[in-house]
Amino acid sequence: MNEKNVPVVALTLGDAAGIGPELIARLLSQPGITKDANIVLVGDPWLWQDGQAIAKQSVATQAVNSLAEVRTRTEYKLPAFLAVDTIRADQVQRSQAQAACGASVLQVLNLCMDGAKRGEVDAICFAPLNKFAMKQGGLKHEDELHHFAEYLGVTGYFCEFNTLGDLWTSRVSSHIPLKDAAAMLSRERIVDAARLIYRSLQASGTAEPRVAVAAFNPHGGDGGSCGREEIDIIEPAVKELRASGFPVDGPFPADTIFLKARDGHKDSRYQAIVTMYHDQGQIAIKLMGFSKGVTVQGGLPVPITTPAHGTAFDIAGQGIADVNATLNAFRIACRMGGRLSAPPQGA
Ligand SMILES: NC(=O)C1=CN([C@@H]2O[C@H](COP(=O)(O)OP(=O)(O)OC[C@H]3O[C@@H](n4cnc5c(N)ncnc54)[C@H](O)[C@@H]3O)[C@@H](O)[C@H]2O)C=CC1
Ligand SMILES: NCC(=O)COP(=O)(O)O
Repeated sequence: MNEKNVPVVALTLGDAAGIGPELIARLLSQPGITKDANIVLVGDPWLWQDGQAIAKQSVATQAVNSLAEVRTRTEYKLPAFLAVDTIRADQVQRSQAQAACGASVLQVLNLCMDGAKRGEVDAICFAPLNKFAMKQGGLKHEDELHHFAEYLGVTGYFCEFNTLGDLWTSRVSSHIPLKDAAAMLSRERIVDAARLIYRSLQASGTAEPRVAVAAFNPHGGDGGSCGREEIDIIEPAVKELRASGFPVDGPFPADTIFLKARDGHKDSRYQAIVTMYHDQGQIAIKLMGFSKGVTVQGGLPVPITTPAHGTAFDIAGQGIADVNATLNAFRIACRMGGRLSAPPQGA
């Protein structure tokens, strides 16, 4: 951070065929957007122009030649712009998953992470990427988070947090086929997912987060008659967490657990829910606030955030994409980048 304690936040345009570039143009047109961060946008100049044209916005930026230069700026009312050359306009067909777009996203994100490793970037906020395009373009992992973790040398537990205001969720399994989710459940992973979200919420400003753990089977397994994962795996994990002093309750049936977080009295409400698989949390969070949700890439040494929605190929290029989730993702990146010099690693 600079002398004013303002974090350097790197922004990226996301998948060139999706809504990312137009969202970033909208984001950077918000009044006061540079108040809490020394922003550097990293992207291909033609794509940035394209995003502004779709959003019908013209955003002034200050050209920089490297990420290192960003922190040395004494004035950061204008976002810095670091031009890269990762993809040509004639390689992109809007609203299609393409290898060139995926490879471009990987290249830009790697560059931002390199900056973070050198201490030049305090947080990264990326516009939506497309996992299928990235896999075609060279992503070796099931998702970008596994790539980030490997690239940044993470050895502890990591998982996505999906957040909606002060309610955060963590996951025991993520971007895998649903038929494999049961096999991913283990006492250790549940303990790690709970500890990680507890510590991350604390690090981002919630003093005493209360954590609820979801069951896996319908009605929490109905006493073992409808699946034994609760009895054999989840309850022992909750017991272990409580024995080590973590304020964790559960397992609670997954179809009502979010009501405890949404409707509970302010002193009894849960701020975090540990979910057992991707859609268990995402359906609830997206129903509660689709246009506000943020994904925080949990357990990394640099805060990385992104809107919870994706590339929205069905509306890309129309200039109608809602910017609020991107705005929230940016705000969380500013908050975490400003607060954490060394965010919680693993569990
Ligand atoms: N932040 C990120 O990088 C994320 C990336 N993804 C990726 O995006 C790709 C597409 O995923 P889908 O499941 O189709 O979800 P999606 O979020 O891209 O689209 C689902 C529906 O929501 C609408 N929608 C999404 N964002 C919107 C916005 N800002 N304003 C208005 N409407 C919006 C779309 O038009 C579509 O009808 C996948 O490859 C997925 O992995 C998914 C979630 C987050
Ligand atoms: N790219 C971030 C991302 O995909 C997170 O969203 P989700 O798939 O975890 O819902």
